[in-house]
Amino acid sequence: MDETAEKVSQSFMKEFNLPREFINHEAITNAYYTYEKCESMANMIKNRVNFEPKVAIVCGSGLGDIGNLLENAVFIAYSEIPEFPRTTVLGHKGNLIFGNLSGMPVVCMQGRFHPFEGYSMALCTLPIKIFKLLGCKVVVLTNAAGGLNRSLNVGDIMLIKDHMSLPLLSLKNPLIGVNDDRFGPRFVPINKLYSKNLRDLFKECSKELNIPINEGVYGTIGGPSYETVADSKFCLASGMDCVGMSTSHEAIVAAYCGLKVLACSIITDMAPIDYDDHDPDHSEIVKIAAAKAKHLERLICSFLKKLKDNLNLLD
Ligand SMILES: O=P(O)(O)O[C@@H]1C[C@H](O)[C@@H](CO)O1
Ligand code: HPA
Repeated sequence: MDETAEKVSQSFMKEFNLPREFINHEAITNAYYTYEKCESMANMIKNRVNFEPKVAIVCGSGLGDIGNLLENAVFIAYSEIPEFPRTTVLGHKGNLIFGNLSGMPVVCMQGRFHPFEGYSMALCTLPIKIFKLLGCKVVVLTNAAGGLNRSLNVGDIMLIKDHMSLPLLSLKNPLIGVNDDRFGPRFVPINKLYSKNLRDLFKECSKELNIPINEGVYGTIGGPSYETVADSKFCLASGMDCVGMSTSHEAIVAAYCGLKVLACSIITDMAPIDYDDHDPDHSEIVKIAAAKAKHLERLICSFLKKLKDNLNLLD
């Protein structure tokens, strides 16, 4: 168990006098990061930046340069925020960046947290709750993913219309635990998770900029190992178009908190469906994502500009 999770478990067990094995890891995290604690984290950030972001952008592996596009940027390192997790993965820097992008006030998460780093799903999604408390209305989630559907190619951008998360189907949901209605409701419908209005806006940007995009289903696996050939075949047959190790749980917590979600994958490699297929390699994945990020950046900038002119879509 990582150090943060250990601290969290101990405080929970002490308060409720329960043995560790009785408690779900998600429930422990949610009990520790109370609404009040999240509010005080958000207040600390507000005091530092004095800026109200409307959109939060989460940068996937190799996609952190999106954060460098912000005007009048103010950086806060994750290490400066008490009880905020730390990034441990190559291609994830560890800064919140506040500033304007295409005239829209945004906060950019330059580096995300993944369950395979040892963090609970609830801890991985803590930043989404903080974004809500900072005043955000929309989250834009980005990631690097392996293509399963052979009509996708390395370098393609895939707009996520739905997801399938293997960890979330088996009691690894970040919303497990005592619910605080101030964040959101106990039961959350997620059949319209990836906003159709926002996807339509993004598709308009794709047409106008002449940057082709695909639309499909993102699959989440736990990682950090990639897929076996049998895993890939199973995922493809189940309806996933690409596969990664993030995003789905962040989207669910965003919906729970009442935020609208837009999400995109960059296809950085093809997940192996044959024993002769190329091995996925994280440093190559980061390089390819960074090399292909320019198109995604242009699309996001154009999307934010349109969103600014269509604020009714946020209602
Ligand atoms: O943060 P994302 O989802 O972009 O990172 C992907 C998934 C794994 O963390 C890693 C695998 O190479 O990249
Ligand atoms: N599999 C899982 N996660 C990934 C991949 C992949 O092929 N590429 C980038 N993230």
